[in-house]
Amino acid sequence: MPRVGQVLGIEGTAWNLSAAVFDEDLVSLSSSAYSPPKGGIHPREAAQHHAAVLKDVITSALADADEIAGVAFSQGPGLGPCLRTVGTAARSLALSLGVPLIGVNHCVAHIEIGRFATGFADPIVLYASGANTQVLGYLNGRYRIFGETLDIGIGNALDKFARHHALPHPGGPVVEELARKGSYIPLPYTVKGMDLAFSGLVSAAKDSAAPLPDVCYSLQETAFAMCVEVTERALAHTGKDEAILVGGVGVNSRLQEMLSVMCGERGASFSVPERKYMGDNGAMIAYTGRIMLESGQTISIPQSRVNPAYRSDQVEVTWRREAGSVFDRRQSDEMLRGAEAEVELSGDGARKRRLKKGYRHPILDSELIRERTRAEARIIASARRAGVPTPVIMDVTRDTILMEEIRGDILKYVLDPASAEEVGATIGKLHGAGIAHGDLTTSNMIKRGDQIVLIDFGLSQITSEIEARGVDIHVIFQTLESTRPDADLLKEAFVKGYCNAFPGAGDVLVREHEIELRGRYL
Ligand SMILES: C[C@@H](O)[C@H](NC(=O)OP(=O)(O)OC[C@H]1O[C@@H](n2cnc3c(N)ncnc32)[C@H](O)[C@@H]1O)C(=O)O
Ligand SMILES: [Fe+2]
Repeated sequence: MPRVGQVLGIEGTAWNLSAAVFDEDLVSLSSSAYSPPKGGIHPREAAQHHAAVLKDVITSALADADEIAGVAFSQGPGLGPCLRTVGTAARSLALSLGVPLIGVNHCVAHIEIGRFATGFADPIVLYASGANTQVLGYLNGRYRIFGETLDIGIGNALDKFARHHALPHPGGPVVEELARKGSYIPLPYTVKGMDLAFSGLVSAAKDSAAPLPDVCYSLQETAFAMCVEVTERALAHTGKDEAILVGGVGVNSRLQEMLSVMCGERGASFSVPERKYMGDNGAMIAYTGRIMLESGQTISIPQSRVNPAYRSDQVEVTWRREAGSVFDRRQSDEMLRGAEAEVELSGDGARKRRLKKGYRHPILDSELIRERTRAEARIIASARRAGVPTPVIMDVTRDTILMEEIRGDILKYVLDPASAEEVGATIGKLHGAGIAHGDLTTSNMIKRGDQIVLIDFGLSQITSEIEARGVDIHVIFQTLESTRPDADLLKEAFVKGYCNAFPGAGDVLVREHEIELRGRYL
């Protein structure tokens, strides 16, 4: 491949106006941070700051450069006024230098500089920043989002909490400092399947009457444990064995420690980029711009409009050609050790035990294990009462459910249209009873005679949300599509059974289609 030469990258999505030049390695990096006089970041004031320092920052980045072969800029996501200021500068620079323009997705740039700086080729990425919190992994030309925040980014959560206590912005580093002298108090922990939510946690932390260091400590313990849990699920789900941490919150040493313990416990490798590459910086834009330029990913002026809502999974990753490793759990029987629990088949039944996690505070760990074991046993029992075949629960202790061992064939080996229709009817009954399974693959179903028995309710929830049901259907469709040439026939049979058993089926199928278009679940 011909050498593309040096690329100038400009970042300015929010708090930092930063420019860098990248060749095979970093040539120069120059930044000017905007710090709000009081309160949080004000988009227009931040944009004015960026406009005021642009010339100096870029001049200083270009001082050590040779000939520039392309100009890259953060095209989104970010604050509208900030993005527009940087976009205008990048366009005029590219035109005056007579070189191509490269529109970089800011989130993808966090990931790419992370891969560059750690040398990890195909990691699961925890991207924890002000506005975003996502767990991603590469598959077939895109960074797939396995889980993400459903409300605010973790950095904004910390910043809001700090602002409530009149602490300076950004709040993340201040909370980290105060947390060093704190001890644990319980706060709400919210993981929904693979997704996270922080606003309930922040409200409870704000309202807490406990000493400030204790609240800071516990806010971190809770929020970070949520992120690490989803990261571990993504590792277990994909079979990838490397993880990295990127984004501004990633400099937090407690978060780094927790991820490192989690990876250690499951035999995965963990690495964090140097600090200068973690928070928003021009180097990540210059580096990503350069590999995009290498693969011919440039844009014309009309295509260069900024996009404040640009998602990481919208980007076609043309610079990575490989398929990306995803361990096909459907082809393997080794999944008995999942992210959360271990299942042992002893003569007297199946014993599912939730494992202690060294990364979480012992009180939180023990509370989650107890609560989830209880909830799972309860959901299995209520599914059974609704006429859904599930294992009989024989005993429940603090961390273990002893249940009937289902003897039959794992559905993936014996699936035909008749059993697909029966699966539809079974899931229809489950959804009708207000339960979403959360992990509906054909490995989690056993065919016993004419019955389909559902197992592994570890991610299930009692819910009347259409979304959770739609995800269930989507997961089963995806399983069929990726493993069966006769997927269409099987889906049709499934839908027939599902519609016969569940009056709300129509709405759920419409939602499933929307979810498919979003392309975010495997
Ligand atoms: C779209 C873009 O503008 C945005 N960028 C962004 O949020 O800036 P970033 O530099 O990646 O992260 C800033 C966040 O990082 C937090 N932060 C910085 N140092 C921290 C620390 N030691 N502990 C916890 N959080 C920290 C700050 O409080 C702030 O919320 C994003 O990537 O979402
Ligand atoms: Fe960022």
